[in-house]
Amino acid sequence: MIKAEHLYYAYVIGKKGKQTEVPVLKDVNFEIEKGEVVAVAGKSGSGKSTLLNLLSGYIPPDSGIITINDRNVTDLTEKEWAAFRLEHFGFVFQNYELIPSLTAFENVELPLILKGIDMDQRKTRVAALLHETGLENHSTHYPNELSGGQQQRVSIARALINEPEIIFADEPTGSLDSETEQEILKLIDSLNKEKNITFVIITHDEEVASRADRKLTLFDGVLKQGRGTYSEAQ
Ligand SMILES: Nc1ncnc2c1ncn2[C@@H]1O[C@H](COP(=O)(O)OP(=O)(O)OP(=O)(O)O)[C@@H](O)[C@H]1O
Repeated sequence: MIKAEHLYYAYVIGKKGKQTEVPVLKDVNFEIEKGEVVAVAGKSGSGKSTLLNLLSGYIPPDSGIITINDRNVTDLTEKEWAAFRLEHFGFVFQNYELIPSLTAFENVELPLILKGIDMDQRKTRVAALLHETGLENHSTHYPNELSGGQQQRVSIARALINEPEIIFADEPTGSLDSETEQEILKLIDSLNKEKNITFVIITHDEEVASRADRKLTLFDGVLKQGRGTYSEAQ
């Protein structure tokens, strides 16, 4: 479902004429099957977010190939990537990234408006997802009127609204207490089991990584499978 072959990416830093390349991903290779939950671990600065940005088309690799659903997506244009993301991906972030001036309902509805779905369908689908994520009584609340766990549920409902095959989650429980973390992990678990959604989760958290089917650890620009203790992966 997601395949990365020999991914290389370097940031170019410094002023013009004095620029240097800082390689972050040197030779990253992996394959993720449909329906897997994969944790991506690695020390701070090891390139986890960079990898996520490559996989989701926000930055092109300097070299290497990314294949998603048997399609080589490495050279998609920005416009093609935008359509591809809307069709196949959902995103969940540590800080929820909700729009503060929109209610929970409106935040979840927004991707459907972008896709041109008519109002009746939008209302039905958003209501169903808010129910599924346990938010039916909070649909008119604004983000600042919701707890962290509730905001993360809204962001998960928003990620689900276009029925994506893959959800990329960047530290999805990083801002939550341990009890709320458990609730969110249970929700991810049930979405994976019931809808067969593939999850790629960046995490520093051992609990999150241990509940994944597999853990990939970024170390020195390459990805090691099942290697390294949790402390190495911090
Ligand atoms: N825009 C940028 N320009 C230059 N260097 C960058 C840029 N973004 C990230 N880096 C560098 O690339 C490396 C990898 O960064 P990245 O954010 O991918 O790591 P990470 O594993 O996600 O870290 P963290 O766990 O702290 O979020 C770091 O050394 C960082 O300083």
